[in-house]
Amino acid sequence: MNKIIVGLSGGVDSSTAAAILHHQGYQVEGLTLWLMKGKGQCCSEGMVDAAYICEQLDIPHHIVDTRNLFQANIVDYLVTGYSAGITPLPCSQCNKTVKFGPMLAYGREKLGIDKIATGHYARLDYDSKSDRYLLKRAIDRNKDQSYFLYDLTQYLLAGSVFPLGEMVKSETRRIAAEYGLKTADKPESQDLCLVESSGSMRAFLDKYITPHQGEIVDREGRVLGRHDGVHHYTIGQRKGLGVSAPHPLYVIDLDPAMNKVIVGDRDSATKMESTVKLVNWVSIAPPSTSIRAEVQVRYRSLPVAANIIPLGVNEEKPQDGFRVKLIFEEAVFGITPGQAAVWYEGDILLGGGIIENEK
Ligand SMILES: Nc1ncnc2c1ncn2[C@@H]1O[C@H](COP(=O)(O)OP(=O)(O)OP(=O)(O)O)[C@@H](O)[C@H]1O
Repeated sequence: MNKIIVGLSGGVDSSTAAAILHHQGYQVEGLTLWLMKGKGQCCSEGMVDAAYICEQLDIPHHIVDTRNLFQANIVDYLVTGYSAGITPLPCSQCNKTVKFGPMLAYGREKLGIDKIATGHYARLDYDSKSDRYLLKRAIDRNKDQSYFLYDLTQYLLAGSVFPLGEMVKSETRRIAAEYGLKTADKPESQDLCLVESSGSMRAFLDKYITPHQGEIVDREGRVLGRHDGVHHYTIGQRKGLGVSAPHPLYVIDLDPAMNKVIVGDRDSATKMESTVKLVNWVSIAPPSTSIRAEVQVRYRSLPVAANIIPLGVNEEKPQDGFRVKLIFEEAVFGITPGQAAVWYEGDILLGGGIIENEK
């Protein structure tokens, strides 16, 4: 019988993924990563619900303590990034280095199982011509999580299954209720598990970074107000600036060295170009000439057509990996260093990387 591990967070999606595979005849084993202390789904609360689901399905449950790995790869990564005035994206980093990589390794080495399933909303195909796994958007565009999976390697995709990719969320809940799963009515988790654990991103960051008050200035250096710590702000932010002006003001730059938040009008928070580092080519091999695709610069932003010019690896800065230049066909608002730019052709995710800080 086919054996498979399901990554169980204690939420409705992964519970339903496990139940579907179990009822399809797979020999399912649940695996929960203990990610951090505190309140929320990555913490002990999630483990208890995950254990309950394994009891309901009568399947084994493994819990792996990955708190140190999560601290090093996610918490420290966030704190270093925010301290440097960028807005890192933790979820794609977490998927690659904390979840898929270690779960697959645990399955292969400890359990002799070489497939993992998760409750992510995304689809996967294998293209025999190119011998590549193609990552695709989920059918449910509102739940699509392919953006957060752009950094998975072909090796990791080869070992992954996404049973919910063809379903809309209401179907997931219906199936969960049909199977009588305890998590069927569990509320949606927040986009960021860290936020859930501390109450807010601000509260989470303040545990690690001492807030220093400073000036909010315009591009000409005129002082318009005061901020309560550069790490509380992100590029494109409008709300919470506490500055009154005749027209709306947005954060257009962060200068942690000078302890300044720089603001401007909406136009000055838009760009026609950007560079991206640490690119992972997913569904296609790295191109040698430019390609045209639809680029998303944030999880919820609308895709914008762009030319993607491969820059390759700079031998003087190999740590930046493969780089590309994006030339957008229209001005894009709120391009934020540290977030991912992910490009698609139709539903197919071609590749993605981290938006550079071009200062
Ligand atoms: N702590 C964990 N241990 C194992 N797998 C996890 C863990 N957290 C998340 N996952 C897996 O990653 C998937 C996506 O996680 P995400 O945090 O985005 O939750 P979600 O979309 O709200 O799903 P769920 O309803 O299952 O919590 C989950 O469905 C699950 O399969």
